Amino acid sequence: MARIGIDLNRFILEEERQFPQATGSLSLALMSIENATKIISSRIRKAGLSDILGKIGKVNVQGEEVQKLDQLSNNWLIEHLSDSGEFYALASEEVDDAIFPEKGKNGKYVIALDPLDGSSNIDVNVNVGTIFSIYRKYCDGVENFFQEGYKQVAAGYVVYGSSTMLMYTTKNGTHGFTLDPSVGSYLLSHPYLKMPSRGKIYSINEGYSQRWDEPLKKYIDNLKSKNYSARYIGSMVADVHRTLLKGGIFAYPGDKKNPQGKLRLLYEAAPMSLLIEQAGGRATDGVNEILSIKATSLHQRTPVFMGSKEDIDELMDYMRG
Ligand SMILES: O=P(O)(O)OC[C@H]1O[C@](O)(COP(=O)(O)O)[C@@H](O)[C@@H]1O
Ligand SMILES: [Mg+2]
Ligand SMILES: [Mg+2]
Repeated sequence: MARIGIDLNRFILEEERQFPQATGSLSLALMSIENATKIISSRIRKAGLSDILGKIGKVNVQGEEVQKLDQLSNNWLIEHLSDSGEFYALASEEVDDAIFPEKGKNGKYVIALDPLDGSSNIDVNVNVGTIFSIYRKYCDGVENFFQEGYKQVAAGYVVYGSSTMLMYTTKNGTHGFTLDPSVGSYLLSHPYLKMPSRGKIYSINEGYSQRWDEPLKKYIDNLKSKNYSARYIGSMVADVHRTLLKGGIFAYPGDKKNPQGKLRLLYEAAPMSLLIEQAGGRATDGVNEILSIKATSLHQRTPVFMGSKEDIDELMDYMRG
């Protein structure tokens, strides 16, 4: 077991030594992500003092108003990842099409990004995050992004909260690192995270409950009858982070108005599902395991139910009717 407090880069290098076939020199790729997220973290912590809150007056490919920090985070990540030379292609929530960096021609990986997750919470100082998903390049063009989620070589997120934490997996467990601003490094704080097999918290936006399908309504009522607590932050990264650590279920379902829900498969559902499964949990779209789904477009959405295995198993019993 790696020593608590070990630096993220040391951890990745030791992991590559132990599982060379699994990672294959991901270290440089991850360092570029790490550096970009340190910039985002430092800017977010004093956002109220600089002119980076609010909207830029543009609507992105999702049809959502873009916040200044969405755009800035996107720019910092694209700049660092393109410059690393490790990525043949990048996909971002904030960019319509894939990006093929000049320096990435020999890159071994492609990466899908949610540069800033939880945009509605930026201006009110509530936790937001960055999510990333990495696949090995196997062909030319955008097709590299259309692989099943279980083929990810690495996935992770950074949650900018009371502390800045980076959660990460290369399918050798889910590990948590806490940024120590005094040394400017992410240090191992949660090695080999294992979720409780069942929780006592459910996390879903009940404001849309009138639009839910009947089985879901019955399932949530069942949780209430068992005195589960309701917790909904409205940033997927923060809600999933709490679910990883405390167990229970996070859900963003499809409904009568939006059958595919709101969250995107490539850079939200798939990376989070890998982290959850590597911590012993389960992730489904209500019918199939999320990691078995093969994307066909960069920004496609999917219903999301993820969390403790026994909670999701019980949900699936309700969904099957
Ligand atoms: O406000 P709603 O409809 O509950 O949606 C909240 C969800 O929307 C999101 O903010 C969408 O992500 P972005 O902020 O990256 O667009 C998720 O983080 C969150 O889980
Ligand atoms: Mg998001
Ligand atoms: Mg986002």
